Amino acid sequence: MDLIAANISHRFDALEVLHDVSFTVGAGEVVAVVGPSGCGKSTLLSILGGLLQPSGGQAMLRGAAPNGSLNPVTFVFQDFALLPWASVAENVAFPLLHTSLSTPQRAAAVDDALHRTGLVDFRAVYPKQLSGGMRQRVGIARGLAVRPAILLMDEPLSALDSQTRELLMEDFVKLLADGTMGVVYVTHNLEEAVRLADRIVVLSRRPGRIRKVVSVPGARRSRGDAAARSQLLDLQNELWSLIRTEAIDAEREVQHA
Ligand SMILES: Nc1ncnc2c1ncn2[C@@H]1O[C@H](COP(=O)(O)OP(=O)(O)OP(=O)(O)O)[C@@H](O)[C@H]1O
Repeated sequence: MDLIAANISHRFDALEVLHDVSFTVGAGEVVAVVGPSGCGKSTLLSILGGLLQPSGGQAMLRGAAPNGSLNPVTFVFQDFALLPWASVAENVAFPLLHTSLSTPQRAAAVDDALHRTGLVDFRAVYPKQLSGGMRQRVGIARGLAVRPAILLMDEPLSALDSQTRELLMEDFVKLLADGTMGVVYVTHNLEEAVRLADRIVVLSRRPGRIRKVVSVPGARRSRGDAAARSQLLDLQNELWSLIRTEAIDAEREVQHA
């Protein structure tokens, strides 16, 4: 199943936030969205997920959802958004509660998501007993439990320290290896973008418009290798030079707001 952003524009009253943004995410593709603060990245994700109706253009799905998909488009949030009173397994089961799944089917879907995220041994644990990295694994497991065709990720690693981020990036690479799920990955972090994405959509300062779409070379699984890292660093620097001036302007604007 493909997700298509078709000429999406949006304004909040007089504030124009997005202008004519178009791209497609195919099955198994990861598209990162980067750009200066306030350029409309989260707004775009809300539109792609159907939470917000755009002022212009539309978000569309094309093709059939994968077998057993209960929610073709699913979010993973920066702050994990876990239920503190529920165990890991109950958190992962939560989006399955009001579906047509029988109890055994639900248990199997939870088990599968826990396996894929390395959480089997933590199923009875509560979020407050977990590190930030493990909490975000629960957030991802909950997203996977509904078998999405498209995962929308809003700064999923930004609340984590750099070592944990590195480990979760490695986990993502493994998760994405089966090549069926498309991902839109919003991030401020250009290192994450070049490590994980097939393509990077660079937005301008608000109103966000597409400045450039960059293809990332090399297989995702080998991008952590020393040789690939230096090549990716060049790309990261190229991206940074593209957004640096606008990022500084956006930062000043935020401080004066
Ligand atoms: N519900 C809303 N009503 C009015 N203005 C909004 C609303 N949501 C976002 N905005 C404004 O729209 C602009 C874009 O916000 P958005 O959160 O999409 O940007 P962003 O690129 O994700 O920002 P950041 O990089 O800082 O997370 C900002 O100026 C924000 O203040």
